[in-house]
Amino acid sequence: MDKLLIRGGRRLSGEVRISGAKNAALPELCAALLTEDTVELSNVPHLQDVATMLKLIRNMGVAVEQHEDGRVAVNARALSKPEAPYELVKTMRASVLALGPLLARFGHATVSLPGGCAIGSRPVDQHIKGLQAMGAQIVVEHGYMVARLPEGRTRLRGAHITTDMVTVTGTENFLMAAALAEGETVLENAAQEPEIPDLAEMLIAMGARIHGHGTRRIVIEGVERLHGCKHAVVADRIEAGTFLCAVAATGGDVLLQGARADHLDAVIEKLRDAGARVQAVEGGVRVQADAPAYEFLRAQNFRTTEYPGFPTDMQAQFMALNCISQGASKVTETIFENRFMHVNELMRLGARIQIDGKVALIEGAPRLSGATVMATDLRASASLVIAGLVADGETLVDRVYHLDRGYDRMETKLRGIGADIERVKA
Ligand SMILES: CC(=O)N[C@H]1[C@@H](OP(=O)(O)OP(=O)(O)OC[C@H]2O[C@@H](n3ccc(=O)[nH]c3=O)[C@H](O)[C@@H]2O)O[C@H](CO)[C@@H](O)[C@@H]1O
Ligand SMILES: C=C(OP(=O)(O)O)C(=O)O
Repeated sequence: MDKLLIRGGRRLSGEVRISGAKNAALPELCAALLTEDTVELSNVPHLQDVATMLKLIRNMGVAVEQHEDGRVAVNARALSKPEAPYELVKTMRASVLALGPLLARFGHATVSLPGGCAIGSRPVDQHIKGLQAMGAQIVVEHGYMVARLPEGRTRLRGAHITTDMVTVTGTENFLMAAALAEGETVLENAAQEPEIPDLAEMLIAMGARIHGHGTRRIVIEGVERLHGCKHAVVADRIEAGTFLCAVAATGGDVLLQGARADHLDAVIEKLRDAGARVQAVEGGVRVQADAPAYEFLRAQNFRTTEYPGFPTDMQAQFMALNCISQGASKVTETIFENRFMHVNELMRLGARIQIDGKVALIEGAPRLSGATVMATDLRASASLVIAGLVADGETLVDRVYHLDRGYDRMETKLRGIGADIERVKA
């Protein structure tokens, strides 16, 4: 199992290119299943979840060509097995995104319930309810969602779907299913995360009729057939936010090429309130911090909520920053019930944190000291890397396969801006 060895205390400076978003690339690879034509995505990040998704769709009989420069061509004409087996999906929540497109195009699909995850129970009841409202018959048996259309029907039908909570992949599944359904679908309480309009734009380029994406109410007029398209995956706002926190933590001056400041308003506002300088500039976002966080940043209270609120996927990284900023802070996690797994590990580095239910109370420490720590999930890993970059001495982050699920060559990018970090092969 690979580990990351970090020697803390280096200032970060220079330029780093932000990759395409994991959480856009994954649904967009599934959207390519909706047509027999070739779909060409560009700016697809190199990361484990993308590799898993490509393996999954190849296993269905889909032709995939992946290029080193981030282009991926997908042709699902010969898709013969509309199935997502447990062995291939157990590490990846996004596998549930295969359900909507497969059902819409083939009228049946068998998709494993996604594997267990450290951040919460993550049920898929809303996905099932929404697709049932569109006419699908779905049973859950032996760990699989087995979905089919009733005898005599060849297409899903449009429906009015109001989810009990805002769900990102739920909204994406409904968008894709509704694109090929008969009649109009209205999604109320839809997610507004930037990955949703990015997927909708791709579907529109494939011939879908969609309005209101990026708002809480999306209307989709189903069409009989979708065609191929070319689409560039939107920049990863969470990768960008992670680098912003890393630079604010160590001090430095870094240009994040390709990053979208307009997708990071809530995070940038907190960083500015803390005392870092963050500006949207031509071609990206620039972050400047004159000294390491413990010398001048003020810790910030925040509460995770749906977009455009503070993203849960940035909670762990910003908490790491709070741990070495001045003063006390309160972090409230409202999206996932078990997303504080990084706390114990941050404490091994000297962070002072108390958990009370959904709330973490943090007392800023003037120094962290390097230690061996264990990554427990994707963003927890990133928070440990940020802490390691400022800690005294050596930090060894174990189980970095969690990090590799969702970050594109993170240690190479960090080394490029001056961090002392290397991958240690076990
Ligand atoms: C691949 C992907 O895009 N992953 C993102 C997506 O996950 P994902 O789409 O899985 O997260 P959701 O937005 O669906 O989850 C929001 C909340 O709703 C609950 N829920 C969701 C669906 C459902 O059927 N029933 C139910 O109870 C979840 O347990 C959670 O408490 O959005 C999350 C919230 O921004 C991010 O942390 C993930 O990075
Ligand atoms: C929780 C995350 O991803 P996933 O939904 O793929 O587990 C994440 O990206 O932080």
